[in-house]
Amino acid sequence: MRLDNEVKLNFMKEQLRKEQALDYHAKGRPGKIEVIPTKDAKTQRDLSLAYSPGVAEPCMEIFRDVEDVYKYTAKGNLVGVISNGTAVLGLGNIGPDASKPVMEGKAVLFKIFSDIDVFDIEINETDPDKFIQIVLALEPTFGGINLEDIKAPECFYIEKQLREKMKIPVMHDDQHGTAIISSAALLNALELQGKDITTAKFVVSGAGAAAMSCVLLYKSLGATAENFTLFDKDGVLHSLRTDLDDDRKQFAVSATPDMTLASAMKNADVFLGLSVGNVVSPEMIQSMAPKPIVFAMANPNPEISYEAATAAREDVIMATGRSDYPNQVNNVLGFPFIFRGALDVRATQINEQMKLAAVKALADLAKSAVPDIVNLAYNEKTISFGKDYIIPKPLDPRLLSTVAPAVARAAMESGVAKKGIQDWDAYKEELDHRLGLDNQLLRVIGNKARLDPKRLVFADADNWKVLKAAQILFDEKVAYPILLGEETKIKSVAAANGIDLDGITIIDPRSDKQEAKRTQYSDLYFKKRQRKGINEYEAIKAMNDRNYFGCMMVETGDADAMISGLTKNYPDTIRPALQIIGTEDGVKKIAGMYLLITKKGPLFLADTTVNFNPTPEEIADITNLAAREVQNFNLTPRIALLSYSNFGSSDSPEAKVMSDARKLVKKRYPSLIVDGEMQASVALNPQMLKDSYPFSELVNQDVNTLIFPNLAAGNIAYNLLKEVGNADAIGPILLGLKKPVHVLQLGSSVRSIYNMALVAVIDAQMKSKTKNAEIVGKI
Ligand SMILES: NC(=O)C1=CN([C@@H]2O[C@H](COP(=O)(O)OP(=O)(O)OC[C@H]3O[C@@H](n4cnc5c(N)ncnc54)[C@H](OP(=O)(O)O)[C@@H]3O)[C@@H](O)[C@H]2O)C=CC1
Ligand SMILES: CC(=O)C(=O)O
Ligand SMILES: [Mg+2]
Repeated sequence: MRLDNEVKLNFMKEQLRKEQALDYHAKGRPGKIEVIPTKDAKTQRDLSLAYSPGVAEPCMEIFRDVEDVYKYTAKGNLVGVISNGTAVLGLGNIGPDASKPVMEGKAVLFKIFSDIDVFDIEINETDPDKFIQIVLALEPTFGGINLEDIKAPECFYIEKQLREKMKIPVMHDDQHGTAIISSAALLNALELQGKDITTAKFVVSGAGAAAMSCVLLYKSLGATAENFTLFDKDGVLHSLRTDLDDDRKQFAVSATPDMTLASAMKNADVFLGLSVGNVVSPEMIQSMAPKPIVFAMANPNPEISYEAATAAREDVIMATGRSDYPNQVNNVLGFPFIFRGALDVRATQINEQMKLAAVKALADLAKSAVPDIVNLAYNEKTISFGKDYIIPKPLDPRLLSTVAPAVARAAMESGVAKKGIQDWDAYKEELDHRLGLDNQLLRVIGNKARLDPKRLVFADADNWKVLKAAQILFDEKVAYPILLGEETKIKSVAAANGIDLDGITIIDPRSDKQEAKRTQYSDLYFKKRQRKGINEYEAIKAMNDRNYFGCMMVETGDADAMISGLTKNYPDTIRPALQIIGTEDGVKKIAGMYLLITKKGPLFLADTTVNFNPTPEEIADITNLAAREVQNFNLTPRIALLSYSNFGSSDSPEAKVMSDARKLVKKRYPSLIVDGEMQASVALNPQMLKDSYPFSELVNQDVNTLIFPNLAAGNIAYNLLKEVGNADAIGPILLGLKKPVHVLQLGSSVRSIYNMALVAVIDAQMKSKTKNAEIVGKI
């Protein structure tokens, strides 16, 4: 019976994940990518420049000198991700149409990790020569070609032909990307285990695209062909087999025809899996030499699971291709950065020197101190070089500014670069800039929350969007949601929307079960408000209201933060928070702030929510509250006090409020980077600020915090940015309350509820010292 339930539960979770993956791809504009113009194309004049007649000029320049195609078109930053769908991940030959989500996914990774644009090209052709002809004809379009998920042995021939015939870099990622990453991981693992690559004994499951490229690169790093034993579907590769090409033959010399994987594994130093899931047993791992290295890299299921391998041996260094275990050896660590370096020096190919430079850069990076942003992104306190960290993490922002320059330099030194880089520091800076902070910030917020999940009360829990957000928060282990409302109603809303609430606490404040709590809370509420117009009866009645009950939970420590407001108006939701929780010591008035994730990076806007016409003193308070919250996101606040004038250009009372506020802020909080009054365009246009107001302390600082002179301006600005600028908005984040209570906008989406919850958890982390263990115990 119990087993049945477990099976059912796992099945439901599986279904959920499947639905989520399908929803993710289908919602809004179907798929994952779109084309965005990089030039203004608004006026008639713009159009006649972008297209006819203006476009004829660059056409003729390129006709005269073909290299000018890099000057006048997107070619130099455009990679073709090309597949025929014959070996898609570990899914096999599912064809070009079904491979498109993977190729679009690769395009997304290129863009977010290295700012390279991609056209994904799925070709309905399995004949290698015809496939080659099609790709060759695409050369004018692309700056580079990333071949993907094409099956062996055709992939070897296809790549070789294309590399020889094309004058742009071509790389079959499943071969060389995998070889580069696993080589870096291997060198570090050998070092940690005290083994020598020249004498190490290797056993390899798989002799396809990825495996063959790996073993060839290991050989060029010093490994000996005789020390390898390889297996494919037909068993061990031995010298009597007649189906082997030259590359495979050189690794077949030492094996006998009857050798099994189990017998080969005895006393082996390294196991490399690039075949299929679950072909290795714990006994095989136990039979390996002391301090073995196991890279089980088949996707999505490795040759042996991380748990099974590490349970079999304590002295093993274990890696998989998956992101949910330590040591993810996956080609995502390579292709974005290798192509970035190759494109930036206009390399004509990706040669051995460039690959080896990437291996060295990756291996070295794993040994250098890990910045906090990486610890946060992976929900770890301190990541450092060792058996669980042999290779950098994909979200490490240093990958781009480390691997790409190494590859570019190797291209120049090996004579395949058509363009040089002279100023390497400037190049690294440009690379850092390409990354931007926007996506990273959301990842940081998510992972910071995950470090120490908090109990989060949702007051409007009979709403499907709230329930969906709660379920995701719980699944992703970023919060322990507590749902307030009538249990049967919440459960029926959940069931009607396919939401799994298993493990999530539901509390009905009006139920008999909560009578003792209601009494405790109403006594406390009465004590707090008896001289402020609340009688005992009203205090008892208030606890039937979910907002009052929820605030009391936070106030008494029964919860860490509350989120409310989806269906209520603003004052109704803020009132209980102010009456029960109150403001922080020294804070006279609360304020509201929005975080907008814009194309230029994150922007914090305050006050958007509470104070209609603040005085200079109040603006100074709002500035201080906003600055503290920005620091909570691990960012340095760089603050502009906004108005319609610049540094005294108007002496109107409104402008003066902001310049007076600046004087107060500088006096009270001298270390804050803040200036004003200034117009928004000056604050957000660094060149304009530098040219016209070189004295400002915001020159050469990327402004990330905007303080508004009044509520109307702040509220209108954030709504415009959200609606017209397509910025993701998180908020309003209430500033100045003693404990975290946040209020949702009417009609908030699941995504904005989720984001708001992350902010609430981070707020609670800062404001409470409660330990996780106590939290779980209390629920
Ligand atoms: N972590 C990473 O970064 C990467 C992981 N991979 C994963 O590696 C695997 C192989 O990919 P790829 O090389 O592109 O595919 P290929 O189709 O080119 O190669 C697969 C190889 O595995 C062999 N094989 C299949 N079943 C078995 C078995 N039961 N025992 C031993 N060998 C077997 C095949 O044998 P035969 O030659 O006889 O058909 C073939 O040699 C996939 O799971 C893929 O997801 C791939 C690239 C990168
Ligand atoms: C990671 C990858 O490219 C693959 O599994 O095919
Ligand atoms: Mg692949």
